[in-house]
Amino acid sequence: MADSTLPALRWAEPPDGPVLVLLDQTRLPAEEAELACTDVPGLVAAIQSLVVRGAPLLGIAGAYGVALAAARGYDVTEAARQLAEARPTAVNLAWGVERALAAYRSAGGDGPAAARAALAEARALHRQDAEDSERMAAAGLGLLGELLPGGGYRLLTHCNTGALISGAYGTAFGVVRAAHLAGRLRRLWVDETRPLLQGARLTAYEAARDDMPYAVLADGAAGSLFAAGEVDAVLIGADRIAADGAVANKIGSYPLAVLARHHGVPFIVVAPVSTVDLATPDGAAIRIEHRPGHEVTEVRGVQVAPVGARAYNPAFDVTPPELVTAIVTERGVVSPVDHGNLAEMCAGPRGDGSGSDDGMMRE
Ligand SMILES: CSC[C@H](O)[C@@H](O)C(=O)COP(=O)(O)O
Repeated sequence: MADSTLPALRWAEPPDGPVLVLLDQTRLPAEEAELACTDVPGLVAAIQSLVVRGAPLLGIAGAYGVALAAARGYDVTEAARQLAEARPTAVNLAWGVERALAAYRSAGGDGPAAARAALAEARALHRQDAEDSERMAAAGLGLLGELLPGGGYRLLTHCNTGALISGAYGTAFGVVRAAHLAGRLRRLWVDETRPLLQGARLTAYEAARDDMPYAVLADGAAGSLFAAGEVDAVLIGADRIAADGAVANKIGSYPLAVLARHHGVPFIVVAPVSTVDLATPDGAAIRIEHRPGHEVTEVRGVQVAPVGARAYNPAFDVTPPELVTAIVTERGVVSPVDHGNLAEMCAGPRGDGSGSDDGMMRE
């Protein structure tokens, strides 16, 4: 099997100054093209146009953005504000920006040493995400083994949560990959994920690279797939998890949770602890990004609705905690309806297994 890690972003230092090099996800799978960001406005635009995307990677990109601002002589506080506000829903973006800004400030808040501190923090977040993705994969695979004894899983996923959003293997897709490596994946169902087709373009691209038995379906086909008994579990990522366990994720996730509950299928969310936002009390308080209507009225730049058609284009929806079977993080598994466990998991030291023998918290 090909190595499924992809350099979704990398820091480079050519003679004319540091750059953050992004794999341009808007051009996949047709082209594996890179975009070099030499300035903060360019990186903000790349974040907003989804050249770089997905919650964990946005956190990493935000941290490198602060390092870029520092190295290139920007007003770092103002740059950090612009980066953190580039997209509102994925809490990891502001989190990554704040981590690098804090490192910059604690190294004096000015000059080369502070710039180096910001870069070191961005690199540390990048490495940590790679390690976290391995832990999530192991915890998620363990959970699947408990919920679905016997293997031969038919898993449904939505949007893209793999190497393209991670320092290594990703969140939900990392679990799918672990199941595949363990010989337990019978079928990966890939929701196309309208309007921007992160499933059909990006998850299918990653599944093909890993030689997985996958098939793409139109989002509206999911119901018939459940009705036919073809789905054993749904695995998705998250952009923000509120303190009450509500999960904001790519638009179309909530209908899958409703379907999963109706058909008695586990609905599993996989995300790092950095996606949990205890300062947001509940799902209603999560700010949902609304994107331009042309993303709905056009498909890959081709107008499909009547010219002048208006559109409704929220980028995310919120799944209430009672529809979520489990949240898998790098620290183990929690039930989203047990809010105490979620807060306790976030408060614990990294990778400590949060107190149980096998490193997994239980409902
Ligand atoms: C693992 S990244 C968060 C997600 O799970 C992913 O599904 C998602 O919603 C990403 O949204 P995007 O708009 O492509 O940045």
